[in-house]
Order: sequence, then structure tokens, then C-alpha cells
Amino acid sequence: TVVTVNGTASHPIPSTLWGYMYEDINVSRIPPCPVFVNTQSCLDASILEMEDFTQNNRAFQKVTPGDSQALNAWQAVNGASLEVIADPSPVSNALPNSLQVQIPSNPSGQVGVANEGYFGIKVDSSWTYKASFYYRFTTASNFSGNAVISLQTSNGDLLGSAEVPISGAQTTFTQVNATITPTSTASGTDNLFVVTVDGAAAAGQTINFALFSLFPPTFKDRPNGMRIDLAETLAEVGPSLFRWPGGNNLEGQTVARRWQWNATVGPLTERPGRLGDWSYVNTDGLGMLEYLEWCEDLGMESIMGVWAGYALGGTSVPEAELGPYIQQAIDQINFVIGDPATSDAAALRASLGRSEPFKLTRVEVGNEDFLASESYVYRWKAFVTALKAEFPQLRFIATNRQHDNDPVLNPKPDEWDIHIYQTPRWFAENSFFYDDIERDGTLYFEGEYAVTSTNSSDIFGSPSTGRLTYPTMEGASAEAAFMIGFERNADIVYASAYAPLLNHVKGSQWTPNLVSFDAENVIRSTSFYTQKLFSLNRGTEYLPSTLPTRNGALYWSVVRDTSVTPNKIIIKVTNTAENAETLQFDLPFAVSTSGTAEVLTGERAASNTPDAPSAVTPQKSTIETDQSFSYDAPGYSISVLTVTVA
Ligand SMILES: [NH3+][C@H]1C[C@H](O)[C@@H](O)[C@@H]1CO
Repeated sequence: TVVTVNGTASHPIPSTLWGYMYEDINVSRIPPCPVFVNTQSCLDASILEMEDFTQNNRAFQKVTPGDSQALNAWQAVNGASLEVIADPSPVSNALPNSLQVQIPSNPSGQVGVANEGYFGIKVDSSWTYKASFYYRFTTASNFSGNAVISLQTSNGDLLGSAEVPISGAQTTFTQVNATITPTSTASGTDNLFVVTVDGAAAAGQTINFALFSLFPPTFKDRPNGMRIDLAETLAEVGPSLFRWPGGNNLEGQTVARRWQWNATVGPLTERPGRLGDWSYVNTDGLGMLEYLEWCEDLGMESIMGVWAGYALGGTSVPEAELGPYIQQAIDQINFVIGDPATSDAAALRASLGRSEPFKLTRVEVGNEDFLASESYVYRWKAFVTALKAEFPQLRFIATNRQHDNDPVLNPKPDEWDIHIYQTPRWFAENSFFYDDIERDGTLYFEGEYAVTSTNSSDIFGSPSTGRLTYPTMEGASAEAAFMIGFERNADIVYASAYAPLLNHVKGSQWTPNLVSFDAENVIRSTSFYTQKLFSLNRGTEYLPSTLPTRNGALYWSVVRDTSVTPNKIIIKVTNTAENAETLQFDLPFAVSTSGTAEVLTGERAASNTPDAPSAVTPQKSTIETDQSFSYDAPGYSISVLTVTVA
């Protein structure tokens, strides 16, 4: 096939074209969140009280106090007896429960409690961990001694510890803090976070604990920040956009369980958490302010979702009752961009240390409202009319466009968020999806897409019926065909994001995902490398070229990067089939006689997995180039060819 390239750009490549969608799914809390005695769902390199997803129990808040299920991941040490109680004088109204530890009357040695971490705890002697918990004695006593906070292997080898003085006179909750620098690095992650007291000195006494917390170093050293290895992995793609907080997890199964911005800001003791939409409890330790700071840290534009009156269990709030939810959305937006002098929400932001507003261009109204398209007609109108009046500078994204017969929305949406989960074949055959969309000023955000299955009649099935557990090369090369379509149609496609972003390999409700992880590893998928190849080679303008054959195997795009001198010409080629094919590129001007090729290729079903995290990685090489040159695209491959203009 000869590809003739035009030297006149047809349109710019928008700066927001490549980015992420994030929601708390697959217990994918990026940050090492604190251990909440009452719950925990974050993915944490350090500790956390682990949920048992089959029981969906919310540790200490959603179960009946005294329920043994509430003690998941907690162990008694040396004869203590543990019980979750509704504390008569809780650490806060938001965290009403505590972990009651009774010291036996004739103990010996250190007695207390241990946490198994979140499917393990990484203990690294090069790290300094920040530990804290709240405690109170239920009855004043003359106990005066130290609590020992330690990291141990599961068979009791000490890895590191610190001591903090506690007092039997303390009958209301108070926080203690300590740092632990392990004396050795654990060989595995089967380790424990342990808090004990001298049994003899505390014999027969009862101590209530709340809000345990253990943080390893965090990304940019932010308090309550992100796990460094994960954050750095996500940063290496150079993403320009971050959609949050969902996705289904914005919606709630009921109206009461929707995501509420104000429950996710402020001190951790004021964040009640919520039963999220993915069958486990969200701590909301990663809350709105952390999302906004994360976006700034990575230079990403926020696409922020507001709840729009529909809960996934099927409830649409009646039109006449939308007022309070619209006000909550106004407050949410004011927390981001409001003036502290005129908005309480903005004043709250200032009180949390951020008086300056954050950048915000667009707000998404709901998520996948094609599930409630009829009510979306009045919900969209009510929300957008009110929000546009408050914030005329913002653009609003509609979510219910999925079929040709979608109800008409007024006001006419500025933008739509399109979600597509399909087979490799579908994505390859629909590289021209956006070519066929009418140009009427509307812009499109491909807000969620992924190859989820090889079985077109069971897109969301199980691995036994074709569902992917990890992205494959066949899937990634097909996604690349669709992504090449975004570049060709970047006059109307301004942003895109693969979904979902993250999953803990031992706590997933949805596969495949872009990045997988466990307590100490991060696995970059074939789709992750595809996102990275496109995002790091995005160019600044699109150069039209001979169109690929619709439904063919090979797809390509040519962009020019005018931000560098001499300009770079970047050719992306994806081969979605098994056989290598040769392309000849005829360029409209002279270029360097050697260029670089960065190629991701592997067998059709090749994946990066926990057992083989680097089975398929991009490989760089030098290729011979010229004004006209040939390139052999391997089977199941994504290639980025770069030459400089002579
Ligand atoms: N069902 C998908 C669509 C929804 O918006 C996401 O939460 C889910 C996983 O990415």
C-alpha cells in the first residue's frame, strides 16, 4: 500500500486529546490511604484494613457492631480480644465506630492488634513510614507507658518499630503520631502493621482505637497523597486530562449513596466514606481536593463530573425535587473555582489551604445517562440551565448519546461523552467512527473505551466466554486503530481516555484495566503502552494522507510536531492482524535519511501480567527513511515512526 502524505495540515491536534478517566473501581485508590478502623478500600502500599469483597462488608461502619466480619484483616496479638463497637464517644460523628481491644487479666509480653494490610504490606528499609492512630481508655486508669507501633513479617520477625507514650487517663479520643524507618526490607509483602502495649502494665484494661493510618512516602510528598510507583507510572504517559470521580462510582446505587463532594474534603476524621458502586466501601481518603491537586501535579485538565439526579439502582429524582442536587453541584463547582469572599464552598477550599481557584473548563453532567435517557431530558435542562447561569464560562458535557434515537436535549450540548466497550474487530472496523459524524460545532470526548472481550455476543462476559483479564496485543492494536481515528477527526474529538484506569489484581470487579498492581508491583499493560506511544508522540497538527481501507488490517496517521525545529513528522501505524504488511510512505518534502521506530508487538493474545509484567514492551530502533520509504509493520503491532524535516 502506498500512503501519500499531504504537506498542508487539516487541523490542529488538541492539547487535551490524551488523558485518563478515573473512578474508585477495583479498589483502585491510588493513594496509600490510611487504615480506617471503620473501613478501607484504598490501594495502599502500606496498610489498610482489607475488605472481603465477597461480603461487601464495610468493616466497621456498615456491619452490626460486634459482627466478626468487621474484623477482616485485623488480628489479636497475644491474647487481646477484639470487637468493633459503636463507640459511645466516637472519634467523630463521621467515624462512629471504633476497634475495642481488651487486654487479658494475666497477659505476658506485648498485647494488642495487627493489620494484614491490603492484600499485603510492602516494607522497604529505604522508606520512612508515617503512622498514627486515635485511642482512648474506656475507663481512666493509672496506665502510663508506650504503645509500640511496628512492622513485622507475618511470622513475627521485626522489620521496624516506634514507640509513642499513651496514658490511661486519656478517656476521650486523641491522636498519636510516629515515624517508622524499617531496619530491613521485607522479602515479600506478607507483613503486619502492629500496635501493642505492655500486657502486664495494661492487664485487664480496655483501649478503643480509631482511624489507624500508615503512609509510605507519597508522590510529591503530598500529605494523604498518592502511591509513588503508581503515580509515577501514570505520569510517564504525559496525560493532559483527568476525568473524575466517575463513571458509575459517581452515581450511587441509591440517591443517598451518590458521590458527594462535601463528604470527601477536610480532615480524614470528617470523611464518612460511602458504599460505592463497585460493591465495596470507598474511604474517600482520596477526595476532591486530592483529585484537584493531582491534576495540577501532572498538568492535567480536570473533566469533573457532577451527580445529575440518577442513581444506578434506577431512581431518577423528579424534576420538582432537583433543587438541592443542583445546589450541591453549584457548591461543588464553587469549591473548584469560586471566590472565597462570596462562596462558602470556596471559603472551605481556602480554609483547607488553597485560596486560589483551580483551573476548570468543563463539567460533565452525570454519567452514561442513556440508562435513564427520558429523565435526562429534564435533568440535563434543569442542571445546565442553572449551572450555565452561575458559570457562563464553563462548557457542559452530555452523557446520553449512544444511539441515533436518543432524545433531543435542550440546551443543545456543547460536547458529548461517548463510551464504547467492544471487541478487537469492532474497534478495527470502526476506526472511521468519527469520520461519519456531522460537523455542527459539537465536540466529542471519547470518555471511556477498551477492548473488553473477543466475543461480540458477550462483551461483558467472563474469561471463559472471551472477556479479557489483561489487555492483549490484539486488543491494543485494535484500540490503536480507533485512536488513529481520533487524530484524523481531532477537529471534533478533543479528548479521550481508556477505561478503567487501575485495578488491584486481588480486588477487581472489572477487567481489563490500563494499569494493574498489587502491594508492591505495577503492571503496565499493552494498552497502557499504546496510550503512552500516542500521548508522547502527539504532534501539533494532522497531515491528511491516503485513507486506510475501512475494515482493513492496517491503519495509520501522520502528524507534524511544529513545536520543535526542525519539525518532526510522526507516523503511527497499527497492524490489527496476524500477518506483517509493508507500507510505502510518500512524503511531500525531504526528511532525514534515518529515523526512529518505536514498536510494540507480540502474539495476538500476548499480555503483561503479574507473572510476566514485561512480556510486551515498546522497542526502539533506527530505520532508514527518505522522502519516500517503506516500512514493514509486524503482525499485531503498533509502530511510531519519527523523522525530522530536512
Ligand atoms: N460500566 C462502565 C461504564 C461506567 O461509566 C464505568 O464506571 C464502567 C467501567 O469503566
